[in-house]
Amino acid sequence: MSALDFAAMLRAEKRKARSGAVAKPAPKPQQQRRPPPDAATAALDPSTQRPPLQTLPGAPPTIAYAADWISEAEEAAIVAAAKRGDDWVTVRGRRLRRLGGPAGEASFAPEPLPRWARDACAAAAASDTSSRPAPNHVLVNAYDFAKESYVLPHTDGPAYDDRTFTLSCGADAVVVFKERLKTSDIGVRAAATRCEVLLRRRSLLAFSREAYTECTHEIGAAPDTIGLCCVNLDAANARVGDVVGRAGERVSFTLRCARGAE
Ligand SMILES: O=C(O)CCC(=O)C(=O)O
Ligand SMILES: [Fe+2]
Repeated sequence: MSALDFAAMLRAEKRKARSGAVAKPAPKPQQQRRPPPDAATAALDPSTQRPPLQTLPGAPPTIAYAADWISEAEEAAIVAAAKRGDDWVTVRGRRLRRLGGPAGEASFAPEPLPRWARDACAAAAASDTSSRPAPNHVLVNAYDFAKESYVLPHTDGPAYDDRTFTLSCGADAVVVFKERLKTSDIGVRAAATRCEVLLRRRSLLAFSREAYTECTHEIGAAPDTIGLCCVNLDAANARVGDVVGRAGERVSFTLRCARGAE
């Protein structure tokens, strides 16, 4: 190609670009997303009457607990359903699945939940006395208590409405609620413990409002001995001094309502 031809071709290309007439690559055929392997798997019996969530003497009034919220068969079924997923990731201290979309991200749009997760969200909302909508978002946390496995103190943050349900399966654990320190107090003094709740297998915990925004919560790595701060001794059938077995795998389901993008 001569230099002249090339210059003419370049000019023609520039004209085309200015008029927006540059050929665009043909659109790719719509990618068909395969449904997740557990999309249609059921686990909880929707017709079951479940024990109501009850507040706990000595705890902030926005914390409630229900023992034996699901049956042993349902526990096995919901854990097996969650394990069918192929989107587990490993984070510090545990493995997890995030269902319902990228909560907290600017692009968040709710994604459909697998059937077992939808049913758990509907059942949790039905056990709550508030008329808030059912959760639309589920985190599955798998802790291997044979190894060091834990969640550091945190709040669940503004990506969700200020209410969290936790369904515990597989093994017992203790959740510790502490005061949330002001930034100026961090590193200056230790946060005071507000209460501890023994999360028995198959139980449901709910915490909202002040307990959600003004407290942190954590699951420790070490074996737990039930202490005087435990506020559900009766409801969890425990005594001060009991050592909570930390063997095996605990799978917890964190059910929340993710807020849409502002
Ligand atoms: O496993 C638990 O009980 C707590 C998990 C948790 O705090 C969370 O998913 O935000
Ligand atoms: Fe949390």
